[in-house]
Amino acid sequence: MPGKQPNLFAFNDVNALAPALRSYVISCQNAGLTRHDAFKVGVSGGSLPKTLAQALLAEPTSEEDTVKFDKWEIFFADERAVALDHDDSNYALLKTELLDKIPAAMGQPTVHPIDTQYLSDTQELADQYEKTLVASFAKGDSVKLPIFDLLLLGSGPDGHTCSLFPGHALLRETDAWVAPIEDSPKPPARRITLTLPVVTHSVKVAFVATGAGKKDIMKQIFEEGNGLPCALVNEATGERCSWFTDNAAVEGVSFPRRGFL
Ligand SMILES: O=C1O[C@H](COP(=O)(O)O)[C@@H](O)[C@H](O)[C@H]1O
Repeated sequence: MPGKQPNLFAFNDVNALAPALRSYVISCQNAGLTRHDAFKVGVSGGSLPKTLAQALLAEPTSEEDTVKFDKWEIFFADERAVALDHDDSNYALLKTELLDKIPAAMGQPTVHPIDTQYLSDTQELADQYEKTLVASFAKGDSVKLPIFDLLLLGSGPDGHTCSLFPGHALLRETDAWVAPIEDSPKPPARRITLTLPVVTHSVKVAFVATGAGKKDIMKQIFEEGNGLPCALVNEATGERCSWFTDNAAVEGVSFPRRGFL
């Protein structure tokens, strides 16, 4: 692995995990503000938005502990090719769990959903979303890949992350920033996703994985790797990668835990 190994943090439960996740996200936010006066973050769907909302909507404990949503640019690590109010939409999930609950006083983030006029053509949907990234990250001769300040990811029970699935040809994509997938093993089949080079180029990557249902795949990711997408991210990002887990998700996983300071 490059540099050191990923940071594996394990907490008693989600209530103990959430404040640590908050403090980690705020440190990434503040680093982004120092770098370019904005916080460019990519978020996943699945179980992540609920935990993220618990972390971010808590009362601040100090001046430093402030979420500055008006400086946030939120992108989607992956999205399903459905309308923005569809039950399968990652945007709809984030909106319900987090965006709709942000008090006006906390400022409002700039959110970049997919352009649903291209839903019938996932290649075009991906290309258009890549253009959204290009507009923010200024792709050009000197910018070969976007550099997110933080990607907040989940891990499926099969070891997928974003819409990058084990053994899928998409794992070998080297050119596109955003790619379509028409045969996702997890429904819905039609989606778009950030590609692996984009994910591993992020300044920081944080996974949130909780519950006993993740135990078996966590063992594989951390002990064997097996080319699983989450393991590929671990291997490529090393110490830039942090896992926020609960004890149930990492029971029996032989990998050193770090204390969260
Ligand atoms: O389909 C998806 O699943 C993954 C994992 O979801 P989880 O519920 O097991 O946390 C998610 O990260 C991704 O964004 C989503 O599209």
